[in-house]
Amino acid sequence: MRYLVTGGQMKQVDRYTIENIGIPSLVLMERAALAVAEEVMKHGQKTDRIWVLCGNGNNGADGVAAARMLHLKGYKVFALLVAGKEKGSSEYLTQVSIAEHTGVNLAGFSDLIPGTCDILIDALFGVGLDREILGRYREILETIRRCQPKFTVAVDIPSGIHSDSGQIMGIALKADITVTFGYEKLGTMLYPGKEYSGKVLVADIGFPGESLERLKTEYFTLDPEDVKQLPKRPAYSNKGSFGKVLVVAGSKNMSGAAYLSALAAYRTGAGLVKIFTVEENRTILQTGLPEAIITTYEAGEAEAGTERFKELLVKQCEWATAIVLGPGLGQEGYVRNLVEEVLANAYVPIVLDADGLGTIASNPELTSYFTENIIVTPHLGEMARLTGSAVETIQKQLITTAREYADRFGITCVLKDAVTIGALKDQRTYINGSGNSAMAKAGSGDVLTGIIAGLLALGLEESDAAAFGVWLHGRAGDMVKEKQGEHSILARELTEEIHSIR
Ligand SMILES: NC(=O)C1=CN([C@@H]2O[C@H](COP(=O)(O)OP(=O)(O)OC[C@H]3O[C@@H](n4cnc5c(N)ncnc54)[C@H](OP(=O)(O)O)[C@@H]3O)[C@@H](O)[C@H]2O)[C@@H](O)CC1
Ligand SMILES: Nc1ncnc2c1ncn2[C@@H]1O[C@H](COP(=O)(O)OP(=O)(O)O)[C@@H](O)[C@H]1O
Ligand SMILES: [K+]
Repeated sequence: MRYLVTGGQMKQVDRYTIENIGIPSLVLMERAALAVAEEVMKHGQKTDRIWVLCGNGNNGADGVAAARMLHLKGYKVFALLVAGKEKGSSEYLTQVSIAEHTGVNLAGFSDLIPGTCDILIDALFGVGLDREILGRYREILETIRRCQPKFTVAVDIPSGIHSDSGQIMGIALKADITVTFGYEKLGTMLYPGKEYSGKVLVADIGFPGESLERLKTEYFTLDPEDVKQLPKRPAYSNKGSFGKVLVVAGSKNMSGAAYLSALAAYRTGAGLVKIFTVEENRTILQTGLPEAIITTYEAGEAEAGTERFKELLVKQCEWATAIVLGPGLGQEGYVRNLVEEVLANAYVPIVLDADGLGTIASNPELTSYFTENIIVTPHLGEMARLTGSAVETIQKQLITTAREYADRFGITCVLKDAVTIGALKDQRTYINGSGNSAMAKAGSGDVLTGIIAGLLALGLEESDAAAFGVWLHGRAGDMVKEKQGEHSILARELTEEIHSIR
């Protein structure tokens, strides 16, 4: 697990380290600049023309210090000081003075003769960017972009990307590599900032752990080594030891969603998976996934809410360790009854997705059944219907949208997008870094429901099952993409990689 921070939290870490621990600001800065200079040296030659674009805050100060280090190593560096000294930070003034004493080639922006830039070090704005970039600074960034640097290294975060939201503040510079300090910022994990950041390298510049721990930051991501935390399969066990997943999914002409969810639950490790679906799907599901138990109902009896239907449904809910509710249910009249009965009668965790969420959006009174063991997994369109906000608005504020929805009902909300957010019921917020656009294909969300339910069945509690489930799903997508390229993946193939991850 790796903590992520907002720009504001990073400033608190800086301040605590400097003021309470006593590591001088310039010492931290020296290590930051060295990390940048080393990265540039890995990618550049001494003959390359290196430009360093420096603002007059501490991000610019990092840039001036990196320019000095490269200059002293014999690189052809040219530091562009685009802001006046008057409002410069004290560290910036110190770095400029050191650079002057060491003979670094410094110039104002008006002295720039547009020409070839082999490597650009972007140190205009870091986590201190707090408003739209307008006027002169916008022109400067446009001029730099026109010079088309061959390789760009961003200092801490690409200039123009907001460190909390990843949004472009009017204009931003794209980087090939971002060398960020201490902890990764939310802004480089979230689109469009993620795309602008290129490869993100986190440089340890000496912040002691307690400088972050005391903030109790709630943002985190998972990396491949975290897979060790998933439960092992004890030798002295039987299929009952690994939980029972009930998949309430599928309708006439839509059996695939139930199949994918059930298959994913098995592949994740559940001991038993039962599909509760309409009678029409019995044969196809039994043939496609003979390992699953199939129990069926008639749409008519569900619609009428007969005693037999209720009894049957209650029995299924009592049997289950975890439930998937919604994939491929469609929008027929009976679906509302079905969703309500499951929500009312299940006392185990429920992964609520797709048409289950559509039913909630059309019948908001059903949210009265929401309890802390509900995990909702909407994509942006479903979230728009649940909240009444526009997709474009949600996309710009994924974290707050997911967080608000989760907190409103005390549930876990997995908001699915190219970067999926898990607003967990324990107040932590998971930002997913795995996955790729090959997964933007029908059925891939159904697989996610099965993975999360599989983890719940193995005994993970809702918050961990949601975060690890999203990560595993994306990781499986990355592995399939490696083998098959990005266009041809089928949703079911995601399930085939789960074994190689664990
Ligand atoms: N010891 C430390 O603290 C360490 C800090 N480190 C480094 O410090 C960075 C943070 O430095 P920072 O806080 O000085 O902010 P920074 O990103 O340079 O920006 C502030 C400047 O930008 C300006 N400005 C903002 N928005 C603007 C806009 N839209 N349009 C125009 N101007 C705008 C703002 O102007 P003002 O608001 O004052 O008018 C001010 O001049 C951090 O990312 C990391 O690189 C590392 O070395 C590790 C140790
Ligand atoms: N560009 C992308 N990068 C990473 N993951 C993606 C991308 N596009 C879609 N996904 C993932 O694929 C899944 C799609 O789910 P969903 O929209 O519910 O599909 P369906 O309803 O067809 O099963 C989500 O988990 C989403 O996060
Ligand atoms: K920068």
